[in-house]
Amino acid sequence: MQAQSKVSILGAGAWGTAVAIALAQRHDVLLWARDAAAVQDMQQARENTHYLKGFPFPAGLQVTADFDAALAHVGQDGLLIASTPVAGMRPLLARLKGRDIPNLVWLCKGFEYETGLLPHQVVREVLGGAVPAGVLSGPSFAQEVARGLPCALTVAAESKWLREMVVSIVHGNGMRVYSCDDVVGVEVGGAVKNIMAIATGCADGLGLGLNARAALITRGLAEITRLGTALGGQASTFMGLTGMGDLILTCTGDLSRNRRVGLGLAEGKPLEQIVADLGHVAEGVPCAKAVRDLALRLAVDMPLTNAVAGVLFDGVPPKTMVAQLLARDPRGE
Ligand SMILES: NC(=O)c1ccc[n+]([C@@H]2O[C@H](COP(=O)([O-])OP(=O)(O)OC[C@H]3O[C@@H](n4cnc5c(N)ncnc54)[C@H](O)[C@@H]3O)[C@@H](O)[C@H]2O)c1
Ligand SMILES: O=P(O)(O)OC[C@H](O)CO
Repeated sequence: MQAQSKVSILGAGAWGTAVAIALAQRHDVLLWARDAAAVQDMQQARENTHYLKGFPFPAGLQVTADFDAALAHVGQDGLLIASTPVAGMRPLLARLKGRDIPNLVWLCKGFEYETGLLPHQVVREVLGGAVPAGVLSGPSFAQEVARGLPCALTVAAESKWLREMVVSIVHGNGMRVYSCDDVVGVEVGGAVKNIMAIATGCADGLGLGLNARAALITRGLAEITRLGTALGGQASTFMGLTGMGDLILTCTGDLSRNRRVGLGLAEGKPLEQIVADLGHVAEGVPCAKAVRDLALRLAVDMPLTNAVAGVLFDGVPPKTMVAQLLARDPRGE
């Protein structure tokens, strides 16, 4: 029988809420949200009606708007999980700076829009390198995790102690947690698959067929691996859960917000309207801009990312984007 631990989850969007629901079956979980009115609503309704409607909170899950209480809850032995989008990491970390933090794991997938940094680089910039810190990622739709369906994730951290701690707390009840030390590889896979999901949604929305979908996913993986290895990630990581696994899920699963952005673009909807209709973050959008800039600086060839960024930011019609991709010169695989 697994020992019960104290876990605080910082950020009550769809994913933070789903992880809180899953972990609260076995642990004492406190979910923190910055919006006091949303917290009051969750406390009364015993569900997150805004971001994850229809999934009642188990008894082991409490909600708070008190940041100090969330930190005190984990003490020195519990686990602190940051579950904001990438854009929320820096402000969240600023609140953690100077505090006594025993450990930190984050769930976000992307590059920071303004700086092109990966989340672990933002963590290091704000908190320094002394806090045991790592990323938990992999193919995981919030709704399925909240329903208790099986999933497999990977925790990546330099600290073996932290990896083992995360596995000891999160692994179990249908949730398998693997571990590795390739933080860069895990973060790049999780970030860039969102761009490929926009591309695949676009292709599917245009009715380009299953052959085109398979081609996009495979060439997308090649592109992710090129960027990831240029940044110091290990090629084998991109064949694992946080690379190929999450790429397949997000490109093909209609629960994906990023895929739905692509489907909306293929319908000719304006990006602003698509994002507003989602009501959730679609990390592939800011990430496409950050990755296009980064790849240009590093001279890494990323035709699919460039094509997606062209549609998102330069007004290139999706059909023109496809024609441009198909017109590229042949090359060795
Ligand atoms: N939803 C999923 O299925 C899923 C699965 C795995 C990973 N992720 C990743 O997790 C991250 C969060 O996704 P989500 O689905 O929860 O997004 P969401 O759009 O459902 O919710 C975002 C939440 O973050 C909060 N937030 C934003 N900035 C904040 C800040 N500075 N401080 C505190 N809270 C802040 C918002 O108030 C909101 O509650 C993303 O990077 C996403 O890629 C999501
Ligand atoms: O809904 P998306 O596109 O943000 O994807 C959610 C998760 O990252 C899938 O693993």
